[in-house]
Amino acid sequence: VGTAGPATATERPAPVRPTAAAHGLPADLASVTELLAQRLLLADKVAAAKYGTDTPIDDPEREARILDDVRARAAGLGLEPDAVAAVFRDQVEANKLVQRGLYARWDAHPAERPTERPDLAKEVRPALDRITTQLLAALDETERARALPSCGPRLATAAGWSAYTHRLDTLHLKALGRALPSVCGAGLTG
Ligand SMILES: C=C(O[C@@H]1C=C(C(=O)O)C=C[C@H]1O)C(=O)O
Repeated sequence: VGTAGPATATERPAPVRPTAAAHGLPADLASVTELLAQRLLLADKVAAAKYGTDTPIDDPEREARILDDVRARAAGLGLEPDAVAAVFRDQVEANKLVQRGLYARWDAHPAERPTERPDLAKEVRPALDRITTQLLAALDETERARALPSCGPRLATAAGWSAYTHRLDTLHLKALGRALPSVCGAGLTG
Protein backbone atom coordinates (compact mmCIF):
# COMPACT_ATOMS: atom_id res chain seq x y z
CA VAL A 1 0.00 0.00 0.00
CA GLY A 2 2.46 2.77 -0.85
CA THR A 3 4.57 4.68 1.57
CA ALA A 4 3.11 6.66 4.42
CA GLY A 5 3.39 10.38 3.88
CA PRO A 6 1.42 13.57 3.62
CA ALA A 7 0.21 12.79 0.08
CA THR A 8 -1.17 9.38 1.04
CA ALA A 9 -2.69 10.67 4.24
CA THR A 10 -4.59 13.46 2.51
CA GLU A 11 -5.52 11.47 -0.57
CA ARG A 12 -6.98 8.44 1.18
CA PRO A 13 -10.30 9.86 2.40
CA ALA A 14 -10.77 11.79 -0.86
CA PRO A 15 -13.17 9.30 -2.50
CA VAL A 16 -15.33 9.36 0.62
CA ARG A 17 -15.42 12.99 1.67
CA PRO A 18 -16.77 14.84 -1.38
CA THR A 19 -19.35 12.13 -2.01
CA ALA A 20 -20.39 11.99 1.62
CA ALA A 21 -20.72 15.77 1.66
CA ALA A 22 -22.82 15.61 -1.50
CA HIS A 23 -25.18 13.35 0.39
CA GLY A 24 -25.33 15.77 3.30
CA LEU A 25 -23.33 13.50 5.59
CA PRO A 26 -20.92 14.85 8.20
CA ALA A 27 -17.51 14.33 6.62
CA ASP A 28 -15.81 14.52 10.01
CA LEU A 29 -17.33 11.30 11.32
CA ALA A 30 -16.75 9.70 7.93
CA SER A 31 -13.04 10.31 8.54
CA VAL A 32 -13.35 8.19 11.70
CA THR A 33 -15.40 5.37 10.17
CA GLU A 34 -13.06 5.27 7.17
CA LEU A 35 -10.14 4.53 9.50
CA LEU A 36 -12.15 1.94 11.45
CA ALA A 37 -12.97 0.17 8.17
CA GLN A 38 -9.32 0.31 7.05
CA ARG A 39 -8.24 -1.17 10.37
CA LEU A 40 -10.76 -4.00 10.01
CA LEU A 41 -9.56 -4.79 6.50
CA LEU A 42 -6.05 -5.12 7.95
CA ALA A 43 -7.42 -7.88 10.22
CA ASP A 44 -7.42 -10.09 7.12
CA LYS A 45 -3.65 -9.64 6.90
CA VAL A 46 -3.26 -10.23 10.64
CA ALA A 47 -5.23 -13.47 10.35
CA ALA A 48 -3.24 -14.53 7.27
CA ALA A 49 -0.01 -13.84 9.17
CA LYS A 50 -1.09 -16.00 12.13
CA TYR A 51 -3.16 -18.77 10.55
CA GLY A 52 -1.36 -22.10 10.69
CA THR A 53 1.34 -20.74 13.01
CA ASP A 54 1.88 -20.81 16.80
CA THR A 55 1.04 -17.09 17.07
CA PRO A 56 -2.33 -16.81 18.83
CA ILE A 57 -5.08 -14.44 17.76
CA ASP A 58 -5.01 -12.84 21.23
CA ASP A 59 -1.85 -10.98 22.23
CA PRO A 60 -2.71 -9.35 25.59
CA GLU A 61 0.74 -7.76 25.95
CA ARG A 62 0.54 -6.04 22.57
CA GLU A 63 -3.00 -4.89 23.41
CA ALA A 64 -1.86 -3.44 26.75
CA ARG A 65 1.02 -1.60 25.04
CA ILE A 66 -1.37 -0.13 22.48
CA LEU A 67 -3.82 1.04 25.16
CA ASP A 68 -1.04 2.53 27.33
CA ASP A 69 0.35 4.31 24.28
CA VAL A 70 -2.97 5.79 23.16
CA ARG A 71 -3.80 6.87 26.73
CA ALA A 72 -0.55 8.84 26.89
CA ARG A 73 -0.99 10.33 23.42
CA ALA A 74 -4.65 11.21 24.14
CA ALA A 75 -3.54 13.13 27.22
CA GLY A 76 -1.02 14.99 25.05
CA LEU A 77 -3.86 15.99 22.70
CA GLY A 78 -6.07 17.14 25.57
CA LEU A 79 -8.45 14.20 25.14
CA GLU A 80 -9.74 12.04 27.97
CA PRO A 81 -7.37 9.03 28.12
CA ASP A 82 -9.93 6.46 29.32
CA ALA A 83 -12.46 7.48 26.69
CA VAL A 84 -9.87 7.20 23.92
CA ALA A 85 -8.63 3.87 25.31
CA ALA A 86 -12.23 2.62 25.18
CA VAL A 87 -12.37 3.43 21.46
CA PHE A 88 -9.18 1.45 20.85
CA ARG A 89 -10.36 -1.40 23.06
CA ASP A 90 -13.37 -1.65 20.74
CA GLN A 91 -11.07 -1.65 17.70
CA VAL A 92 -9.04 -4.51 19.13
CA GLU A 93 -12.17 -6.57 19.90
CA ALA A 94 -13.56 -5.86 16.43
CA ASN A 95 -10.25 -6.90 14.88
CA LYS A 96 -10.23 -10.21 16.76
CA LEU A 97 -13.83 -10.80 15.72
CA VAL A 98 -12.69 -10.66 12.08
CA GLN A 99 -9.68 -12.89 12.77
CA ARG A 100 -11.86 -15.54 14.44
CA GLY A 101 -14.41 -15.35 11.65
CA LEU A 102 -11.72 -15.82 9.01
CA TYR A 103 -10.18 -18.76 10.91
CA ALA A 104 -13.61 -20.44 10.95
CA ARG A 105 -14.04 -19.74 7.23
CA TRP A 106 -10.60 -21.07 6.37
CA ASP A 107 -11.04 -24.17 8.58
CA ALA A 108 -14.32 -24.95 6.82
CA HIS A 109 -13.16 -24.04 3.32
CA PRO A 110 -9.48 -24.87 2.79
CA ALA A 111 -9.63 -23.55 -0.77
CA GLU A 112 -10.17 -20.05 0.65
CA ARG A 113 -7.09 -20.15 2.86
CA PRO A 114 -4.53 -17.42 2.20
CA THR A 115 -1.75 -18.43 -0.14
CA GLU A 116 0.72 -15.94 1.32
CA ARG A 117 1.71 -15.22 4.90
CA PRO A 118 2.37 -11.51 5.50
CA ASP A 119 5.03 -10.54 8.04
CA LEU A 120 3.15 -9.56 11.20
CA ALA A 121 6.00 -7.57 12.80
CA LYS A 122 7.49 -5.96 9.71
CA GLU A 123 4.41 -5.32 7.60
CA VAL A 124 1.07 -5.68 9.33
CA ARG A 125 1.62 -4.20 12.78
CA PRO A 126 3.38 -1.10 11.40
CA ALA A 127 0.31 -0.55 9.18
CA LEU A 128 -1.94 -0.85 12.25
CA ASP A 129 0.32 1.60 14.09
CA ARG A 130 -0.04 4.14 11.28
CA ILE A 131 -3.82 3.88 11.59
CA THR A 132 -3.49 4.43 15.35
CA THR A 133 -1.82 7.78 14.71
CA GLN A 134 -4.42 8.74 12.10
CA LEU A 135 -7.31 7.66 14.30
CA LEU A 136 -6.01 9.69 17.26
CA ALA A 137 -5.90 12.75 15.00
CA ALA A 138 -9.41 12.01 13.68
CA LEU A 139 -10.75 11.62 17.23
CA ASP A 140 -9.14 14.92 18.12
CA GLU A 141 -10.62 16.67 15.06
CA THR A 142 -14.10 15.25 15.75
CA GLU A 143 -14.15 15.91 19.49
CA ARG A 144 -17.04 18.40 19.18
CA ALA A 145 -19.02 16.36 16.66
CA ARG A 146 -18.72 13.30 18.88
CA ALA A 147 -20.13 15.19 21.85
CA LEU A 148 -23.34 16.19 20.06
CA PRO A 149 -26.58 14.26 20.68
CA SER A 150 -26.71 13.69 16.92
CA CYS A 151 -23.43 11.75 17.03
CA GLY A 152 -25.04 8.29 17.19
CA PRO A 153 -27.18 8.53 14.07
CA ARG A 154 -24.51 10.46 12.19
CA LEU A 155 -21.92 7.86 13.10
CA ALA A 156 -24.23 5.06 11.96
CA THR A 157 -24.75 6.83 8.64
CA ALA A 158 -21.03 7.42 8.18
CA ALA A 159 -20.33 3.77 9.06
CA GLY A 160 -22.87 2.63 6.49
CA TRP A 161 -21.15 4.78 3.91
CA SER A 162 -17.70 3.39 4.76
CA ALA A 163 -19.08 -0.16 4.66
CA TYR A 164 -20.50 0.55 1.23
CA THR A 165 -17.38 2.15 -0.26
CA HIS A 166 -15.23 -0.73 1.03
CA ARG A 167 -17.79 -3.36 -0.01
CA LEU A 168 -17.59 -4.90 3.44
CA ASP A 169 -18.92 -8.44 3.70
CA THR A 170 -21.16 -9.66 6.54
CA LEU A 171 -18.23 -10.52 8.82
CA HIS A 172 -16.55 -7.12 8.44
CA LEU A 173 -19.90 -5.36 8.72
CA LYS A 174 -20.56 -7.09 12.02
CA ALA A 175 -17.07 -6.12 13.17
CA LEU A 176 -17.64 -2.51 12.15
CA GLY A 177 -20.70 -2.54 14.39
CA ARG A 178 -18.50 -3.83 17.21
CA ALA A 179 -16.01 -1.01 16.53
CA LEU A 180 -18.49 1.85 17.06
CA PRO A 181 -19.96 1.91 20.61
CA SER A 182 -17.28 4.10 22.25
CA VAL A 183 -16.84 6.66 19.49
CA CYS A 184 -19.59 9.10 20.48
CA GLY A 185 -18.58 11.10 23.49
CA ALA A 186 -15.05 9.67 23.57
CA GLY A 187 -12.54 12.36 24.41
CA LEU A 188 -14.88 14.22 26.71
CA THR A 189 -13.97 14.94 30.25
CA GLY A 190 -16.31 14.48 33.15
C1 LIG B 1 -4.04 -7.34 15.47
C2 LIG B 1 -3.54 -8.28 16.25
O1 LIG B 1 -4.31 -9.24 16.91
C3 LIG B 1 -4.94 -8.93 18.14
C4 LIG B 1 -5.61 -7.61 17.99
C5 LIG B 1 -4.88 -6.48 18.24
C6 LIG B 1 -5.29 -5.17 17.66
O2 LIG B 1 -6.40 -5.09 17.12
O3 LIG B 1 -4.50 -4.21 17.70
C7 LIG B 1 -3.70 -6.55 19.02
C8 LIG B 1 -3.24 -7.73 19.51
C9 LIG B 1 -3.96 -9.01 19.29
O4 LIG B 1 -4.63 -9.36 20.49
C10 LIG B 1 -2.08 -8.40 16.45
O5 LIG B 1 -1.66 -9.40 17.03
O6 LIG B 1 -1.35 -7.50 16.04
